[in-house]
Amino acid sequence: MSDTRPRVLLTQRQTTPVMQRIEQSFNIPTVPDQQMTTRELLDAARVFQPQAILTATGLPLRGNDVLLLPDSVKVVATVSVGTDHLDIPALHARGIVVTNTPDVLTECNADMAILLMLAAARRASEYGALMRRGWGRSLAMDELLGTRISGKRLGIVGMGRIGRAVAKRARGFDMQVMYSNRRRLPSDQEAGATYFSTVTDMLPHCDILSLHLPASPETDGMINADLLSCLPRGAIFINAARGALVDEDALIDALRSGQLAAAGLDVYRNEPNPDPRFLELPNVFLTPHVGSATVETRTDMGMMAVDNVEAVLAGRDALTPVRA
Ligand SMILES: O=C(O)C(=O)CO
Repeated sequence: MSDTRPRVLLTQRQTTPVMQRIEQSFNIPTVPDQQMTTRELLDAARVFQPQAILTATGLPLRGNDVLLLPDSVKVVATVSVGTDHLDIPALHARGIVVTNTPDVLTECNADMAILLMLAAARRASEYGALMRRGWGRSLAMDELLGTRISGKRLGIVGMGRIGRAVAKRARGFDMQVMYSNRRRLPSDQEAGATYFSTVTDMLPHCDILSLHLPASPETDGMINADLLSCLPRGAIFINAARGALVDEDALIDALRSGQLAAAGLDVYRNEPNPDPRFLELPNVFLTPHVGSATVETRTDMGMMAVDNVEAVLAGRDALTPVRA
């Protein structure tokens, strides 16, 4: 008997509970172990004629790719909050609903920013490397010292859901929180943080700078040499948002010159092959874009994507549509 369940193409595996739900509800082709490439996705879509595609960051679907999707596709659900890998206007122009997974990853992503902050400030890369080389002798009282983050001035660029969750955690460290954002937040959301209408005005006051805004043509490369030079010498730079926000040549120069004491990076311009110069810098703590990578959060994200697919294919409104 032919399988009449909706056809859904997965560009990669999801967590076990999400896979179980998908396998019960949908007709799916074999799921690859690694995330598909754009070419593989387009080939699989042509053959399978899915009504829905479940995808994620790291798999770009640009204008020309979108034109090659079969007419069967009604919804593209990305298991991510960021949508910069998708050409939203091109998808909408084809009548395809796009959904993402906001909110459910806020806490995890904020945890990641704090992890990067502590790791960068407390020289986790260097300590880890020393342990692996062989510790061998006691460190001198003034050797390999990090920076205390408690009580320091934290500048947050982008005070959306994730920025506010970072601010909440930072208050637990008695940090003095500042933020720059398109608009000032109401005082209950601001929770004592100091507002700056421009990033440039905020930078001279920051011991630590953390980015929490989406990638877009307007924010591309916004953290450049000029802005980095506005930070106090020896500041710490954190990016758990998007690599495209940063001019990486300028970041590397600032880390080499001591303008920045350290950086904690989860995201890069060229993923999954970041600029190799980062690997040579001892004062950078690097992780492979894992801000949402916990069992709980990845399951919540996958379930939300499936809820969206089910809603759209049943003719209902998507729960979390991405608007133009
Ligand atoms: O959901 C996203 O956009 C992410 O980058 C997850 O870390």
